[in-house]
Amino acid sequence: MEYIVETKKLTKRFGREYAVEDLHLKIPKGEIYGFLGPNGAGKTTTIRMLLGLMKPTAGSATIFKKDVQKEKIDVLRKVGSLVENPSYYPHLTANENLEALRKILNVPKKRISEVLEIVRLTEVANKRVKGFSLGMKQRLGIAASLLHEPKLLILDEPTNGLDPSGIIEMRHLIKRLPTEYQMTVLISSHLLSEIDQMATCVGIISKGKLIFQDSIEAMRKLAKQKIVLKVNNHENAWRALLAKGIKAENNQDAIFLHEESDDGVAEAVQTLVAEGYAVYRVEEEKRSLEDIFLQMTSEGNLK
Ligand SMILES: Nc1ncnc2c1ncn2[C@@H]1O[C@H](COP(=O)(O)OP(=O)(O)OP(=O)(O)O)[C@@H](O)[C@H]1O
Repeated sequence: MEYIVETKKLTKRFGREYAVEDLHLKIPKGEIYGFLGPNGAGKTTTIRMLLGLMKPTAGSATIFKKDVQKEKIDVLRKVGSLVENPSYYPHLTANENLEALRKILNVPKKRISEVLEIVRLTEVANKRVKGFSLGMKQRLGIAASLLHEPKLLILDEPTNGLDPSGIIEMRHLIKRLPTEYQMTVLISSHLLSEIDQMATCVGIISKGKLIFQDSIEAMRKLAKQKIVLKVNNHENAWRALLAKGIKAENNQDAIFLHEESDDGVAEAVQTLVAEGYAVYRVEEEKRSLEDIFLQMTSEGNLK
């Protein structure tokens, strides 16, 4: 697997407080990496270190196999970012704003129409930015960050403050970047639903520590169902199951089966009935992704 971004023990301390601690991020090529965590978890601090805007207290970050601290200019040449609300000349048009930047970056003129097309702002290219919605301004910010054809785009909470239609447009735009433009995207958010709809990989940060990092499918698998048995005398009933080699957990007022197949559940119920226990209920309990996220971020680990 080729990693576009890799950090090793990346740490940032403010005074005695660790904002980011021992972070090992791995962002594979061509993925949309959702960097998820509650407010104050350390997302912006991490992103600022990745962009060379802040020096780590310890550890290192490499992007395109280059150390961000040591080869900052080289690294940033291939990275686009939207970290704070982008700034514009409101009385100028989208085109004119991009033209001002294009001259600084020294990229060909035709790139302006290309980036406007990518973010779907071609039709309003000659309108003044002061009349734009927040969503349009954000997309113009992305257009500006794409001018120099970066292969990695880093977005810090790009949907903050957008209305639902702005969020949907942003999501469509981001999802197209890897497939149509061979880019890798890092996007931070405190909203699980947003990451769930957009990302292909997830890193969850809580209190400065990375507590989960895997594919979105792996995260969804955690939300798998559980079979709950309600029986009389459940302590003894649980022991009866264990004695027959059926794996189960004894909870406060129920038994949780580890086996979820139809045959496995039938075997457990048959065993209990044969041993004289009354089976009151057999239920399926599904933990939502939201439950899992809350549990992970409140306890700092995964149960
Ligand atoms: N310049 C700074 N000086 C002191 N403490 C800071 C500084 N920047 C960030 N922090 C602290 O570091 C922690 C992580 O902040 P950070 O902004 O990285 O979190 P975040 O996950 O991006 O949150 P948010 O979604 O609210 O932006 C917070 O406790 C914050 O108060």
